[in-house]
Amino acid sequence: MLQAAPAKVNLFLHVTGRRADGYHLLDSLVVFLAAADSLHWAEAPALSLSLDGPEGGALRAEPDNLVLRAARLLAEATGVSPRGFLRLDKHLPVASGIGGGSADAAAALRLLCRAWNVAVPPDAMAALALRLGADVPVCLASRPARMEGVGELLGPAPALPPGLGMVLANPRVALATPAVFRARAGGFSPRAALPPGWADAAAMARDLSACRNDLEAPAIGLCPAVGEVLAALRALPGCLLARMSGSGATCFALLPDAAAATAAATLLPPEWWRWGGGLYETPA
Ligand SMILES: C[C@](O)(CO)[C@H](O)COP(=O)(O)OP(=O)(O)OC[C@H]1O[C@@H](n2ccc(N)nc2=O)[C@H](O)[C@@H]1O
Ligand SMILES: Nc1ncnc2c1ncn2[C@@H]1O[C@H](COP(=O)(O)OP(=O)(O)OP(=O)(O)O)[C@@H](O)[C@H]1O
Repeated sequence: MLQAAPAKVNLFLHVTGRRADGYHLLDSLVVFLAAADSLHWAEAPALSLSLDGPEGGALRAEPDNLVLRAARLLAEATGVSPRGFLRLDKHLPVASGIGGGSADAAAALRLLCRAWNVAVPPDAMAALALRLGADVPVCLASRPARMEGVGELLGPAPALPPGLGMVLANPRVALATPAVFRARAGGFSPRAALPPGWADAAAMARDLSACRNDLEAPAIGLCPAVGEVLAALRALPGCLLARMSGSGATCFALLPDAAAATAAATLLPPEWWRWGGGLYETPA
């Protein structure tokens, strides 16, 4: 059994406030890309996880993996004993602002519901997801969404133009999300005004340029290479908009089509993690 765990990109990220517990209130437009980890499950009496893929090495030293935390939480919530051999094929860089860990945790929840033949009502599932991380609820459906609250309030995204292309680039510096939020200075941004949809990528880029990622400046302060990545993305042929995703350090460029994005990614420095393609096609 297999479940894809697609990367998320925050097309903009406004920090609109702060809760009493220190978590920040956000307004963000989130999309998912064909760039993905994949999680595999096979029958086995005990629960285990093996790590594979080009980015798996970074996680081997970690005492706990979000996939196993998700499995234990689901087992506890449904009263089953956790079982199965899980293999995580890791392609997304760790701690990079494209929610790889969150996508893996969401994929584990979905895959194990099938594998263990358990059903969790959507509201309870969303609450389980939020316990694993603020980005996990939006990753459960892996479809474009307007994300608010600390990440738990999900609404429809404006209708997106077909065939969008996206280039991702990461300078191979891990950025810890709490450190980036802590480094943020200044006040809060308003909720963005968005239209019901965009007819083409240029109109979408024009409206998105009026928004921002409020974590971009603090991330550049902690990791100046983010500034270099943004400059390189802006110089790509066909780039309509370049911005950092999440808490960084991965940045994206929006292009009118996926083929142009795939070609443009090859122009970036080979020592960076880079990817070009289209949006994730959510299965019906
Ligand atoms: C920045 C984003 O990537 C935007 O999509 C997410 O909000 C981060 O989501 P995540 O990585 O799943 O975050 P979590 O693992 O829940 O939180 C990590 C840390 O980030 C900070 N955090 C996270 C989410 C949020 N709305 N406010 C915060 O202040 C908190 O310090 C928290 O301890
Ligand atoms: N399967 C996993 N994949 C990635 N990170 C994991 C995983 N399991 C545990 N982690 C831990 O979670 C941390 C955050 O990982 P993740 O890749 O989701 O960060 P991120 O890309 O900054 O996410 P976000 O955009 O949601 O802030 C990592 O630093 C790592 O310590």
